[in-house]
Amino acid sequence: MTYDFDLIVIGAGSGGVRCARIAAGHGAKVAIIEKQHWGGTCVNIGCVPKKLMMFASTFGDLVEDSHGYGWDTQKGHHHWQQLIQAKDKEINRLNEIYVSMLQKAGVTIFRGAASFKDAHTINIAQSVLSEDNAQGLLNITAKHIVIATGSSPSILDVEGKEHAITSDQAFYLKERPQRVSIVGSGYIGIEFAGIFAGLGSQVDLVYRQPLPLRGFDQDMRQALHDAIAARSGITQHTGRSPVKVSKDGNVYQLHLDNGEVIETDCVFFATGRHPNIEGLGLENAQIEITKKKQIIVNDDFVTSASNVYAIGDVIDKINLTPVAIAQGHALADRLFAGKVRKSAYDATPKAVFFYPPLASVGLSEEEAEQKGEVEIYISQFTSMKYVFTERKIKTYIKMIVDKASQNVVGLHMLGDDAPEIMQGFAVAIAAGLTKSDFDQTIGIHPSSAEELVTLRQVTRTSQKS
Ligand SMILES: Cc1cc2nc3c(=O)[nH]c(=O)nc-3n(C[C@H](O)[C@H](O)[C@H](O)COP(=O)(O)OP(=O)(O)OC[C@H]3O[C@@H](n4cnc5c(N)ncnc54)[C@H](O)[C@@H]3O)c2cc1C
Ligand SMILES: NC(=O)c1ccc[n+]([C@@H]2O[C@H](COP(=O)([O-])OP(=O)(O)OC[C@H]3O[C@@H](n4cnc5c(N)ncnc54)[C@H](O)[C@@H]3O)[C@@H](O)[C@H]2O)c1
Repeated sequence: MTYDFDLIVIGAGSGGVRCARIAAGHGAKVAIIEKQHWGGTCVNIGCVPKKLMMFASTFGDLVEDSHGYGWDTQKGHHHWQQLIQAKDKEINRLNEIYVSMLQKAGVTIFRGAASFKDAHTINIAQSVLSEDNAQGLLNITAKHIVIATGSSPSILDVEGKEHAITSDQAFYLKERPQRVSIVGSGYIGIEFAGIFAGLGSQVDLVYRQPLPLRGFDQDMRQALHDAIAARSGITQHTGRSPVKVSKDGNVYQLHLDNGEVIETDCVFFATGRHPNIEGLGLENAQIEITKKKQIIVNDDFVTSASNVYAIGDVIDKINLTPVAIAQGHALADRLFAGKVRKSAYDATPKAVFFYPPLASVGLSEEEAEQKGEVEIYISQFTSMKYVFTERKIKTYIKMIVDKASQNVVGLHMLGDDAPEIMQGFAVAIAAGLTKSDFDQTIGIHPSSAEELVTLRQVTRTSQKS
């Protein structure tokens, strides 16, 4: 059987682009199909614009911090439209880079929505074919097909839900709302609460749990809760869920399950995401999904159809860009170079870009104590930068050590530069280093990070009884 391509990749996001480029580099004939943005969620409506907006949100407080150091700077007014225009320009630049990167790698690109006709045939709906592909094909075939279609925001099914926005729209608001009610305290809820508050909005953060960031280490959740409480402009409504959204002119009301009504200029649902499988025609290729609509794959990302693979958010395992990239790379290496590329998924570092940011690698105390007795080291301090400033940002560091082996199994930090610091320490966790390896490491002084190699006193030991 001959096919048009060796590999078709559906979705030009983090995972799909890496898979296509690496496969083409190994000599495969590759096509990629994208229906919306080149670069996918991360580049267009995710990590990149979010981080740019997060940077924007920090300057006002830094201006005030500078007073303690002798500057007579004024905070002034933030121009939202200027920020959004600058952000859009950068995203457009990145979009073009993605297209040219794919073309330079020899990948054939198609614009349109892809769906399965059968396990080897993809239909491209309303495709606007690129210059390097003028044949006008609507059906293309391949030996191997990768689904890398990502995920979309989930909207709570409450009355008036049509009045709410999600992160997809938050990046394109014409004006910054003076008051924003954010529902959900996962990554997106926390990050956007920080962004809007930093730019001057009053934020109501509504979440079901007593503490934010479900799934993270309990002490770190408490530390983050306290950091949010200490940050001006954010009111936390814990243990609450919305039951209704209503609108009166330009003003919205968010109705909570305790009868409280929050009046606001914008209701923002940050309540999780779901895999993009709608319209893919998975049934035409006998591709199985779970009840939560995650595509089922084995450890090699093979679906229930043996020539079809799925990577990234659509399999809903660890929904982060570097993970999707690692999966795409490993798959391309395996299929077209016969190579095994390993990744330490258990030691995937995670960061939540609040101010101060939180970053973690390895196990939480609650996960680690299920496996055996653990020694916990905790250090809390106000870093030197805030000696002369009015706001006193606390740093919270936590190390979890398996008592028997002395392996450092979890490392967590809330504080300035935590993501940058934790990226380096992730190597140590992935390598399975012990507490004494950390102790032998010389610190950088003066820094907050040196604290991670100078933790001496066990704060407590713990084990699941
Ligand atoms: C607001 C926000 C902030 C984030 N911040 C971070 C962060 O700081 N760090 C981090 O690591 N991760 C972050 N993430 C998560 C990260 O963006 C995702 O994990 C990552 O983009 C997943 O990559 P992917 O390749 O699986 O899918 P995506 O990047 O979503 O790409 C999928 C692509 O497939 C296309 N597609 C879908 N269906 C079809 C079809 N039928 N035909 C053709 N094309 C199709 C889509 O248009 C999309 O371009 C963030 C996400 C959001 C929403
Ligand atoms: N910095 C980063 O790496 C980063 C940033 C943003 C997003 N992401 C990725 O994108 C994913 C999606 O982010 P997210 O913040 O939307 O999801 P999330 O899963 O992190 O958080 C969802 C929030 O919505 C709440 N929620 C869910 N259902 C609800 C309901 N019925 N009623 C009330 N509350 C409800 C949850 O309790 C939680 O607080 C993340 O899990 C992460 O993988 C990563």
